[in-house]
Amino acid sequence: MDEPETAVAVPPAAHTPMMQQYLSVKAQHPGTLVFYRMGDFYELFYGDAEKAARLLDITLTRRGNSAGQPVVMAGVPFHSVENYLARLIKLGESVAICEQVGDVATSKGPVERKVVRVVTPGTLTDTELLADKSEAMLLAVHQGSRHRCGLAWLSVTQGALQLAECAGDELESWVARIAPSELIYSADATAAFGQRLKALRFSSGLSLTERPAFQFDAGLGLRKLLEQLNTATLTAWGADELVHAHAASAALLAYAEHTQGRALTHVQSLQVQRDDELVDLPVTTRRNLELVQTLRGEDSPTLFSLLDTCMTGMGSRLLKCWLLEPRRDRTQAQERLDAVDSLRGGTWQRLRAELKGLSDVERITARTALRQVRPRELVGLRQSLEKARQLALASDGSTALLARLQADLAPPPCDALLQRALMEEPAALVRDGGVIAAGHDADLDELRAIQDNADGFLIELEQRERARTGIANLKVQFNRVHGFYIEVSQGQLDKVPGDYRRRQTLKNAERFITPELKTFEDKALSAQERALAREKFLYEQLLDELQPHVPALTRLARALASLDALCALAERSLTLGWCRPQFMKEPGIEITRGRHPVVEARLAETSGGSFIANDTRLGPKQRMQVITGPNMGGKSTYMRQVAIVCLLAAMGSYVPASACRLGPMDAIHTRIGAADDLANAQSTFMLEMTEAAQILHSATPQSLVLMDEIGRGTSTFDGLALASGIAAHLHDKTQAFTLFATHYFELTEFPARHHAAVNVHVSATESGADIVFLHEIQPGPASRSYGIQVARLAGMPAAVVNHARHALASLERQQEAAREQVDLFAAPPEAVQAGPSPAEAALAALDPDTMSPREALDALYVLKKKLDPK
Ligand SMILES: Nc1ncnc2c1ncn2[C@@H]1O[C@H](COP(=O)(O)OP(=O)(O)OP(=O)(O)O)[C@@H](O)[C@H]1O
Repeated sequence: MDEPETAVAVPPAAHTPMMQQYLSVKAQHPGTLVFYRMGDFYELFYGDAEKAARLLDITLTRRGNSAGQPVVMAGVPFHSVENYLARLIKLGESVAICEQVGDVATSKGPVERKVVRVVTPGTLTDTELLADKSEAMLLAVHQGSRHRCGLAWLSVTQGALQLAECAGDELESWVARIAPSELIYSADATAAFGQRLKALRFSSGLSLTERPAFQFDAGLGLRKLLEQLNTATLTAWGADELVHAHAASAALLAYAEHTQGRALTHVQSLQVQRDDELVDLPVTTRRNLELVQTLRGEDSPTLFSLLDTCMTGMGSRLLKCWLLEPRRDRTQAQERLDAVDSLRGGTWQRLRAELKGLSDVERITARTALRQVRPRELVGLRQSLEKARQLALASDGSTALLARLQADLAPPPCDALLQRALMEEPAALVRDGGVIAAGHDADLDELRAIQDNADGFLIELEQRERARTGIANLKVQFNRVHGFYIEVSQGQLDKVPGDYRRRQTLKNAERFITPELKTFEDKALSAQERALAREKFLYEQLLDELQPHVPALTRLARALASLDALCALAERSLTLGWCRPQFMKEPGIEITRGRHPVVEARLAETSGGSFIANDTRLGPKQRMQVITGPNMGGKSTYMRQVAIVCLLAAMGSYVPASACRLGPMDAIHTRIGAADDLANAQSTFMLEMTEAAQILHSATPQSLVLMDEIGRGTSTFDGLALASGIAAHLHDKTQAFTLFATHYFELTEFPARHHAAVNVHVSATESGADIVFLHEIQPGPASRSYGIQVARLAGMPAAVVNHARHALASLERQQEAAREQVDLFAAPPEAVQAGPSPAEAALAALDPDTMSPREALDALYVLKKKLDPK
């Protein structure tokens, strides 16, 4: 997209009429590859052709001449266009599809063509181009005044518009959470802002599209929003004041409409997201907890892959959204938990049986609104409506949420229409015909009857002509090129009557046409053409009739997806033996026999033994655990499992524990060892400190913080000193619930000086020279470190292990001898001198003018004593 396009440096008038048409289309779509329809191909020209040839590995040719130069072109066959589109979109390109819309037969000059839609990474609607389980999000960002940013985003196939405003420096974390496929921004954004967006593209692979500045207009945005939602004010959504977001919406909607080539009538819901409404899950947390991607970037095994047993793509997409956007307020989670509770009673199995095989009603509905829906998708929709009816009967509505879903499951009355209008198994595309059912339209039935009767007529004609001419092997046939004909073999040509007209000569036969056959041909062929045109018309009419049902279908889709996600949660909770979490008002995390669900599943799969459950108790009096123990002991697993339990509860899921009570939570922060971020040229240590600093700035007493081996990336003293400083800050200032795993033994002294911190350790025992991990969290610090035993387990050569043992022994002796009592946790001097010292206070109280020399001397002694009481 950033590449300059090859300009065609000749006056347009010098081009052939067709190239003039092409160039005028191209001029309206700079930065976009134009697929220009010519017969059975989409052709690309000039710079576009060169780029496509490179990206798609297709042949570049030069054909004909326009404006005195050969036309450089490359083409892809129309029937496999999806495949090429998918590849280009993956590479972040956008494509304008320019179709022939005029009548080939009647047009003088090149047939009229029009861009019918623009396919871009963030506005995909084609089922073939979209992953089942993820959305393509389009995000518009407006750089507002006073370091504010306006955000508006939307998945075209979902039809839900979302708005937010954030501080300028929070933009990156918002973008990471929204995870758009494409981001649009204004052409007049500052250079620095542009750079930040480019950095985002680099780190998350989103595609960036610059749009004209005038489209980011707040007034226009507000008007468009009101129009879209068909309302007079945005007060109900609390979105009246969000002017920067209004500006972003203007650009967002204009761009989405531009790509779809029409208004987005199905976008009728709005949601305003405020950063204090969701449990904050920074990018690092999502990565470290392996929520939707493993640390290696794979889709499984992750928490989501374990959780997602949904029967439909819609269900999976919604479940992912629940997982990544849990709310701080627990009402929603509580409702979901009530629903899961009720479904666990047994209904989940019946409901899932109905959900199985359901079409993607959400996407089909959006494509219906955009008039892009295919006949087979509508047949899928019809079947799904029937299933929805069954689902409504099977679901019990026993909780508030289930009752709401049950009401939304009632399908809109369009299934009779679909049933009547469409064939049971229609052709894939309307243009091929064979889509509209018999009996739906009298005109179409009549035109089809002409075609159907053709077979009978041809047999009858063949018999008649054989009798008339006495040619026993005479055949009446049809082919696409020559139409209808009568074929007579060479040996019989002398019997051919005078009214036969020659059509074609073959090696062994001649083909003829008669006036009667010609009349029939005209009628049959025109009937076929007219039938096709009629089917197209009827299909468009069907789409018109479906439009009023779009809002109800959207609600239905949402209800189906919710039910699917809830059933998956119910199934998981039963299969994996999870419990219902309780929410409490007081701050705290109380988990009894908690497990890490993904590690547990992996152990079960590989028969690597059973998972050892562990308890966690954190509350106002005990906010921090300092966790020690050998490598491989299970520290990281334990810390992550606590975060995962909290997150699952916040989304409204049962949790892997035998009991669980949780207080309010506003964020989960994690700082866990990561690989060097080479792409951003940051060293491991720099990254570690940056992440830690961010946590110290943003965590609150209601946050959960996981710190895994902080300070490891630098020299022992630096690292230890930093680790102790960070621990003290988290304990004294931030007061967040903190799990602090460390290899620095010195830090086990921390709890002695900090009332809300305790030592715990993962247990291990020695069996001969080997170490056995027990994976149990026990009170108190680890008694010793087992680094050398772990190295031995890892297959380190015996000589190295022996060497290390000796070196360790002498290091320990040395340290004992030279151990100087360093007070790691002593508060820094500034903190001590928060007010005047006693000596200073006494000095300030003296009035030298009123004192005798004797009194002055006494005062001096008192002052001296205050400075040094001994
Ligand atoms: N509670 C548990 N029950 C059973 N196995 C466990 C448990 N916890 C951890 N393990 C096993 O031990 C392995 C190592 O755990 P983990 O990575 O948490 O150790 P660690 O103490 O953080 O190690 P290091 O200090 O080297 O990072 C896990 O991959 C898992 O197979």
